[in-house]
Amino acid sequence: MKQVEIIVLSGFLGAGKTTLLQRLLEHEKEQGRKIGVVMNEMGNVSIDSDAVPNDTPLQELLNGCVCCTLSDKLEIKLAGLVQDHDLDAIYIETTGIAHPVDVLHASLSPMLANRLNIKSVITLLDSVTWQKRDTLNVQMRQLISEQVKHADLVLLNKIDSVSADDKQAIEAEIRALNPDGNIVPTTFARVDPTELTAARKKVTRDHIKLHAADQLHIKTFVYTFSKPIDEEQFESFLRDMPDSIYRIKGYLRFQEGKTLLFQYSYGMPVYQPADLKYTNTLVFIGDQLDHDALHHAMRELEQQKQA
Ligand SMILES: Nc1nc2c(ncn2[C@@H]2O[C@H](COP(=O)(O)OP(=O)(O)OP(=O)(O)O)[C@@H](O)[C@H]2O)c(=O)[nH]1
Repeated sequence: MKQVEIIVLSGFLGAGKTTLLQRLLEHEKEQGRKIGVVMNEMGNVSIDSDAVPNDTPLQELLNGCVCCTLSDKLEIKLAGLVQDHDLDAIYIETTGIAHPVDVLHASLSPMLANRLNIKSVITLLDSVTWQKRDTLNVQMRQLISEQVKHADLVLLNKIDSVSADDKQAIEAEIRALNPDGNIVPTTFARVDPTELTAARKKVTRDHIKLHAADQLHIKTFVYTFSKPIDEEQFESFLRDMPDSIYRIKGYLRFQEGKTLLFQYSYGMPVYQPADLKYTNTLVFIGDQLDHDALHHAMRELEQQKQA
């Protein structure tokens, strides 16, 4: 089944996300690729939607952030785009306050997980905001650092507004936060799109070869159980799993019990009764996920004798 690429455009308020999106959409059109866009804005009026050409399927999420209040709506918008259009990729332009891991968590519906291919997280960093980050409150400072840390590609934007020495210093700071990501200094997000595509292709190739091992920062892993599992053994897996697993969500069934919606975030597992008997698929999101180890752990859960 054809998979649709997901590219997340992250970055603080005014960093240049829409400017980049416009460039990327032009390039994708030249390449003959069919693209959908999800735009999320905190306000109740869409300001940036004019940036998206009329022939590009667009879904807007207004009045909240997909990382929190609108998280369940993102899945629905993505499902609509995937089902109604034969797309090659979907760009998600997040609000400035979104954490990339939360956005991926909200994107990955267990039912859509096999149709979506998380391609990359691109973070736009406003060089001036970065320089003045000490004037922001602690949470915002931390958020900008997290947006940088989890990016596959950081566009160090607005370098026209800083000196050459400052640019070098900022690059070194970014590199320290994100040693494996690509860092590209830009003005008006002017990046050679083929460079982005080339970077993405490299990611894809290694992604396959290494079983998604070391290229993409935030990785996902999807597993579908063929039968119910044991609750205690699952809880024991959760207790022992590595900290690099940030989020899990999906559907589960314990022994002969009913199907449950399971969500794990910030170290907290939450189970809720599911309204339907969904396929028991779990989606994991984390850094440097070891696919083989996870696959093995899930197989063990499936094969263990039920109490
Ligand atoms: N000087 C300068 N201005 C820039 C650059 N890139 C973007 N801008 C301007 O910065 C402003 C914000 O750019 P956007 O692309 O709308 O940023 P955004 O991240 O989408 O903004 P929000 O959606 O409000 O979070 C616009 O006025 C851009 O023209 C740059 O490299 N240098």
